[in-house]
Amino acid sequence: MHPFLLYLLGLISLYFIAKWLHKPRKKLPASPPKLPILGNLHQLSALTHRSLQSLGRKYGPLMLLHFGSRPVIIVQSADAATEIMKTNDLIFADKPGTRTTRRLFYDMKDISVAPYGEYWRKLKSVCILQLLSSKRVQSFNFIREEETAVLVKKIKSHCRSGSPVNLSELFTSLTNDVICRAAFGRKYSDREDGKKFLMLLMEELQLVGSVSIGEFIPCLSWINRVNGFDNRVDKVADEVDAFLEMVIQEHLNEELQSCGAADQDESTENFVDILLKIYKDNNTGVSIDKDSIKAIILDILAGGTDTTSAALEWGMTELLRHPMALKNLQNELRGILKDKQDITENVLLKMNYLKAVVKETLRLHPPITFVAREAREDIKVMGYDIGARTMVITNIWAIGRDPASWDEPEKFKPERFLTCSVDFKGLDFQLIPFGAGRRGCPGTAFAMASVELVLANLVQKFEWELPKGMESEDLDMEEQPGVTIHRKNPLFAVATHCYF
Ligand code: HEM
Repeated sequence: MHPFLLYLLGLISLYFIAKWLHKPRKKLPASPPKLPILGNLHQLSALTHRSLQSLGRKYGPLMLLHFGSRPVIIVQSADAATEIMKTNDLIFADKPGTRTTRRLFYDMKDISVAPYGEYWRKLKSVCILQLLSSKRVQSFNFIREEETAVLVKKIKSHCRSGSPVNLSELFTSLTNDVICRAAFGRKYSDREDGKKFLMLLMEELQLVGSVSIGEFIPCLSWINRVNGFDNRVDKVADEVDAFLEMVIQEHLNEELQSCGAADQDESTENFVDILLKIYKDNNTGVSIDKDSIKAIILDILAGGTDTTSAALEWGMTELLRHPMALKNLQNELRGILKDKQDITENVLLKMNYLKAVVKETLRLHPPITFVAREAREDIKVMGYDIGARTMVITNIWAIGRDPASWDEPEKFKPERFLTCSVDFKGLDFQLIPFGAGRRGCPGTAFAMASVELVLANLVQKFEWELPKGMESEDLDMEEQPGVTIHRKNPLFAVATHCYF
């Protein structure tokens, strides 16, 4: 080679080496050692919130993991969550999509997994203003009251015989019936197809919660085809779709039959009626098709049923484990209600101890233990560099038990909320069972109305004990892995005395 060319080549190489050496290094959060291909996946157990908490104790409240080759930031303190869900909420407003969520939620036409954008903004406002506004939640009062009365009647029959009641089962059927009546205008638990649909819904949640290796390690995506996972997802998606199509068709047929009759009273409309109105009416500025209706209904059923029953299950579990708290709640209820039996919404407003019990339950047992977001662009968080499309997981469960925010964090002490104003509305980041920011839960009021009413009725109307020979400290607290964390074993209790 000509010496001049050699000289030029040397100069160019030196230039690039110098540029590389001076390139600003990215500052990344601390990270546990990882394995090739798997990254840190092998360090996660089925109870992911617990594994993340113990890793966080060593690597800090903002740490970097790798799920396969995918970088994932883990957020486990109130300060770090504030940066994600408040300071930089818009940048973290996207949800990471997977093949499973795309297939199950109509190519992400729903609210909870849809990417941030015009479509999602419009659906979320429909959800907040029309489906789950406080006026609408109040209009479903009669449904909650009727279904709570059914539950109380079932418990009364057990009370007479002294047999233990499976409270977990009763809570699941109550929350299913309440949501189905609000969403569809009727219960489906008494129909064979309805029962099958509820089983499908549970399977759907299980699939969404499964860590499918192929999502994080693309070269292993064939495993999901070979082990039947993809087929299961397709089958559940098709069967759920067939049921929702049938429900929508029933509503359209009813409308045809009542042709000419006056418009339905707005205060008794159900979610399908409201969404069908938007679907047919082009003046609302929101254009939705039938798949969007199905996806939204599915979101509400999947997001609202299991979570609410888990909150009830953990609430009663903690009360049975803490007889003093149960007694305090009973005294509050009986003191305010005197001899009255009916627990109305106005009466519930005065129940400070009840509200404290619910907050303490959701602090220790948030039904959804962590939420995932995705960075829409490069950003600095707490001085660390986070690249666009990085997944961010906020561990709601660990934040609720963080000793930096809570005194004696592992103890069930409702009294702590009697003297502090911390609430779960998304403004106090040490308590975020419903998430926060743009992607926060729109169903908080709907869920709380059921949780408070049911707990108040059970505690006011009955005296409770654990099944024979069991002491409160014997009650196991094992968790069942899943998107929503329930008790591993159903909660059985005995209603020993009935006051009506
Ligand atoms: C105790 C009961 C409930 C709990 C603990 C709960 C919790 C949550 C959480 C943690 C999120 C994610 C928030 C985030 O990413 O920041 C969420 C989202 C959502 N929830 Fe709930 N939820 C409950 C009840 C309900 C109910 C009753 C409904 C509807 C009737 C509902 C509908 C939704 C929807 C549609 C979303 C998606 C919001 C979005 O992506 O913008 N939830 N919920």
